[in-house]
Order: sequence, then structure tokens, then C-alpha cells
Amino acid sequence: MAAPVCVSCGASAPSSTFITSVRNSTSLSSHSASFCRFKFAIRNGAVFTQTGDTQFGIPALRINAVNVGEDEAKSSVRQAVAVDQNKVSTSSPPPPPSAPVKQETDVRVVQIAKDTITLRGRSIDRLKYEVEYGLKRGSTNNSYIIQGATASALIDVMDQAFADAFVKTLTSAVNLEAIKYLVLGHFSPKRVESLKAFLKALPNQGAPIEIFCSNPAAQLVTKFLADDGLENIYKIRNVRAGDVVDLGGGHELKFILTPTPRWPDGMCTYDSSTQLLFSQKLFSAHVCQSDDFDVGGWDAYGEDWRFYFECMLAPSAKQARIALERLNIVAQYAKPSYRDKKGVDVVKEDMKYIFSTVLRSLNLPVSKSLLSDGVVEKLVTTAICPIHGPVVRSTVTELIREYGVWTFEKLKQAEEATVAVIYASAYGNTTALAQAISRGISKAGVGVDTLNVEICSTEELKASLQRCSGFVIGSPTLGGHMPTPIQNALGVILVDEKAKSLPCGVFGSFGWSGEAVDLIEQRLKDCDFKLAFPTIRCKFKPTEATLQVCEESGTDLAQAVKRLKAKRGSESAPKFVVASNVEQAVGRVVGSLCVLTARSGDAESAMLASWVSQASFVPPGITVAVAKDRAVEGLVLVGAKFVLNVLGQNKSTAVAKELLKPFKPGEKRLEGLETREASNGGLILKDAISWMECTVKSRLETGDHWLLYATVDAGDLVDEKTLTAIHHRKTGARY
Ligand SMILES: Cc1cc2nc3c(=O)[nH]c(=O)nc-3n(C[C@H](O)[C@H](O)[C@H](O)COP(=O)(O)O)c2cc1C
Repeated sequence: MAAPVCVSCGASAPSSTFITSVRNSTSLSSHSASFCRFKFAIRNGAVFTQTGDTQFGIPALRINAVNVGEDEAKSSVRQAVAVDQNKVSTSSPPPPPSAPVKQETDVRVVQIAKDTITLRGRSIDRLKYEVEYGLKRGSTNNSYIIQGATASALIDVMDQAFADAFVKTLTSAVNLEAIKYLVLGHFSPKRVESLKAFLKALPNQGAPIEIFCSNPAAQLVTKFLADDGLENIYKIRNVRAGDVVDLGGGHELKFILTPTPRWPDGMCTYDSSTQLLFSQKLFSAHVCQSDDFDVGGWDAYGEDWRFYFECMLAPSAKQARIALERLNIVAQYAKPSYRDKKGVDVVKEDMKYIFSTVLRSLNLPVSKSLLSDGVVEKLVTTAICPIHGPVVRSTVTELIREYGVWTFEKLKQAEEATVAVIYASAYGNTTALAQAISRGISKAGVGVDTLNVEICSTEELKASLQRCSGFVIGSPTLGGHMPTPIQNALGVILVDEKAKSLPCGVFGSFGWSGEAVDLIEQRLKDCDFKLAFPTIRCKFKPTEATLQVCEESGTDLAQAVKRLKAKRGSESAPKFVVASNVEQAVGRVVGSLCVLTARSGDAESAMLASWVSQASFVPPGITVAVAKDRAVEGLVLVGAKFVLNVLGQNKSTAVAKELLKPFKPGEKRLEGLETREASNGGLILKDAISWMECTVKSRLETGDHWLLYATVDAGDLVDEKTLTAIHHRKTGARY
């Protein structure tokens, strides 16, 4: 069967990205991807428009139904779209976007504990191109079903990429009649399709299904289900802290609200019977391996958890920390920490803890007097069940501990200096840009304060501006304008005298005219604000190259912030600092001068490297140290390919000079050098005396650098007469 084609933008796509089933309609061919604003029902040849968007107060577009044949119907829709777009903006409408790439996906069912199964939507390929998918290890989207004695609960519905298979698999795996509760720990427009399909698949039982979710999720559900005639099928229950629901058979679900600026609706669920924590985005990872559990432990998944945390939670470290404190989880077999206790008291605490754990696992009541300090309030967890990635069973203790360390480190960074990332986004494109900028800031060792202006108050914004040492502001263009919350935020920024002295930046996604970004930039310039990087304008969804520009811009801004701080600090410090004995000694460690080149999609970067060493005979392997704030860092994650070019003594100075020039974010670094493409996609320099095609196998965090271990998959010695250029240094405090 031919792929359906969107009547609005003309793009074809796999059926999973189209809404395919709507009450009473014979066919629906509207595009649900974020770049297409119009959704249409074609019902028996008549056309009904569904959307235009009411978010930010923009009125919905309505076209009257026309009783004509399907072809004619489609053509009248296209005309209406063109007319409307010209009304919204005077400039020409956008060309049709290219069709999304087809992904291999499936949904499988796995028993994870007594009465509890997970449905795992799996995508072996990278599902999306947002920064958090950078490790390219695929992705999973997990839903869970708990089957109690009197009722079953479904925890979360899947992303639209899995919508069809999700409901089909659910229907064959469980008795839908028993599902009395739906828990939505997170909800977004990308889950509307699955939610509707699930509600429609429910058998008519007289009583509506109860949806437990936070207030922000409840508002979204209400908005997106408004016109679907489903109101008798569900009933929303706004969860308050400490609410519980009893499924019978000991399965009592406790809800813990864990909002962050990125996911204001975040909510975790705990089942006291199985001691499973359904942790939503916390403890998630974008990875899809054949195992459903964390087989292989930290070695197999540590990098994935860390990377997801860095991309998604580090920019909201304050809220992530609060979430952890609210959850107050401890692994079932983890020892409590005794802080001030010593000797026999420690043994006593151990005994109490073991006894309490045994009682809990037998589901027997536990007396408070038997428990060590604070343990009674803790959620004892046998496994963590996140929305993305493996069910965590063997690494619970380590993962909880590392989350504690990571959030602590980020908060410490933020005490030194913070950049406020202020944005709004209707369809997630500006959010993706904000996320990439945040990663760039964070990897340069500066804290991020994320402010989604749709949910933060003016007071919070003002307080953040007082605290921060720099800021960025991002907006989509909707109806030729910036949305009202951004207008208000800009108003606050423009009258803030302190903000004027801070390095700042502007970014945003647009469709065809992009007035919002231009306006913000102009207003800031008019008021003498100091833009630290060229304004980022992104048409619809960002590509890898755009995300790279964002990340590098974030790093540039963070470095500007650090320079300013250092300048202020050094005004009182002595002018000449002599290298210490240690620094001079370390400086005598030398390495070959090389150029590392890496590419991913349309993103490309390179760096001069001299902290290079052979690390293995079989397979041939090398190590390279890459500074954490280096531009190329995001392109040499585990699994990435790169080329290491060794420079000879004859040409090293000229090549090094070329690479040590200042570069704008995303600027091609090898433009001035002659190169050819390697078979792994990297670039081989004509002036290299030897080159190696490498694959990153692991990364070790070493102070302010990442130490890459990479195997050498191919290579050649081009010039055997010229000796390798060696980098001699005066001090081990810099290159
Ligand atoms: C109702 C509506 C109105 C829009 N108006 C404009 C516009 O006037 N000019 C423009 O360049 N893009 C316009 N767009 C396109 C959005 O700016 C584009 O989809 C952008 O990627 C949205 O960013 P976001 O995902 O961060 O919300 C409009 C989109 C919608 C849905």
C-alpha cells in the first residue's frame, strides 16, 4: 500500500506519523508531525479541518465541509491552507518539508514482576534527531500494566511513533475490561494519538476509565480530547501529593509529583506490593538493546543514563534534586548511610535495616521503632521502571547514588555561575534548540537555570535574572508574532538594568517569516544588550548541524561568562603567575600532534589533538583526551566514528595555525585545508603523514577532559620519511 500523503503539506510518511483512526471517518490523511499545522478529517469525501492552533490565543482555522469527491476535497484544502498562510504572514508560504525517515519499530510484552508487565515500544534506529538521541543507540518507550485483584492500571501511553502497535499489542496482551485506571506520569501532543486510540479500544463498561495525572497533564488531555466525543469514556482525577489508589491484592499505587520546567506535568508512581518505582523521565535513557533489563549493569548502560541526564535533567538540576528528595528512594538491598553513627551503633542500624527490609518484602507491617533514622519514610525499591530505556534491576543502588552526585555537581556549578535559558515553544522545536544550547552551557561547567515562560511566574524570572551571569531567550513565530508569555518576559528583561551588562543570545524556530526572533534581537540591540553569539534562526525542526550551532553557541556564551568572572577575579590577583613545580613536571609529558575530524549527519567538526596515545595492540586502539567544552565533543560520543590525522614535522605549524583561529558556532573548521572523505564519513587531511579511521568504544571522565578509548578500524602511512610532529609544552597547566 502506498504511504499516505498529507493533504496539507504534501509530505508522505509512514502511517504511524498520521492520525489514522477518528470516530466515524473513512480515512484521515492529516500530518501529525510538528511542522504541519493543519490536520484534516476526510470523511466520505467531505473535508473537516481540525486545528490551526489555539495555543497562545491564536484562533483555530475552520473550513466548512464541502461535499465533493476526495481529490477535489484535497485540492480545496490545499488552496485554503495557502490562503490562510498568506493571511498569517505576508511572505511566501514554506516549501513542503521532506518526508520523515522510516524507522523500524515494534512493541513487545515482558513480565517484570508479579502481576506487572511492560509494553516496550522499541526503535532500533535513532528515533529522533534531538540532542538527547546523540548516542544513536535507538530508543524505547515503555508503558506498564499492573493487574490487581479488583482492577488493573495502565501506566502511560506511548509516543505517536508506536501508536498503532501499542494499542494492538495491549489489546492482545491484557483484558482491557479490567483496566479501570490510566496513570499519565507525562503527557504531550506526541501522545495524543495513542491516548485516543486506547480510549476508543476500551469496551463499553458503563463507568468511565479514571485518568490519574498532574494538573498540567490534565489541562493538556482536556484540550486535546475536546472535540472527539470521548467525554463519556474517561474521567480525569487531578492528583495531589500523597494520593493513592488501591488495585486490590496489595497493589496500592502512590503518586509523587516531580515537575521540572521541561516536563511540568512530571509524576512518578510507586507500587507498595512489588516495590516498583515507575519513574517516568527520571532514570531514563535513549537506548534500545536486546535486553529488557539492565543486564551488564553500569558498564552496559552507565554512559546512556549519564548522557540522558546531562541533556534532559542537568538544565533543571534544582527541580531534579527536589524530585529525588521527594521520592526518597533506596534500593532494597542498599545499606543506609549512618552519618554520625559509629561501632556497635552501625551494626544495630544494619540489623534494623535488614529486619525491616525482610518484613517489607513479606508485606508485613513494620513498626517505626524498628527502623533506622528516616528509613520508614523511604521508598524501598526493587526495580526502577522508567519511560525510556531498560528496567533497572541490578544497578538501582548505583543509579540512585549517581543521580545524587550528578545533581549535586550541577548545583555546585550553578553556585559559581548560571545562565538563564528563557523560552516558550508550542510544538517543541524551540525547546529542542533550548536543550542543545543548555547542553553547550553545561558542558563548559556553567550552571543552567531553565525558565519555560509558559509556566514560570514573573517573580521567578526576575529572581533568575538577578542570580544569573548571562541569559538566552528563545521564541517560535506564531501568526507573525512572538507568543504573549515571551512578550511579557522580554518586557521584564528590557527594564532590568543588571541584565544589560550580561552576555546574552537569541534563538527560535519559525516556519516562513520568523518575525519573533528578529524582533527580540532588534529590541535587545536597541537597548544596548551584549549579544554573545550570532542569533540562531531555525526553520521548523532543527537538523544535526543546527543543534551543533546551538551547542557551540551555548559553550561560547558560557566561556564569555567565565572570562568575565575571571577578569573580575584577576583584577585583585598578581599579574604574573609562575608555573608550579607540578605543572612544569607534567608539562614534560609529550604527545604526537594530530588533527581529529568527525562528522554526523550534516554536522562536522575538528580539533587539534596532542594528548594522544596508543592504548592496545589487539585490536589496535588509541586514547585521545578531549576537553569537555570542546566543540567536537558532541560528535565523539560512544559509538561515533572519527579520523585521527597524524601531522609531520614539515607541515604541522601551518595546519595548527589554521585550526587555532577563532571559529563562529557551527563554522566549518577544515575549509582552508585540503581533505578527502574517509570510508567512515570523517575527513582525511592531505597533509597528514598517516591517518586512522576510529570508533569510540568508551569514554572515561578525567577531570576537565573526556578520555576516549577508540579502536582503529582502518588506516594508512602516507609519508614514511617525515617524522611525527611532537607537541612540547612549557607547563602542564595548558596545551
Ligand atoms: C498557528 C501557527 C501560526 C504560525 N505562524 C507563523 C508565522 O507567522 N511565521 C512563521 O515564520 N512561522 C509561523 N508558524 C510556524 C512556526 O513558527 C513553526 O512551526 C515553529 O517551528 C514552531 O516552533 P515551536 O515548535 O518551538 O513552537 C506558525 C505555526 C502555527 C501552528
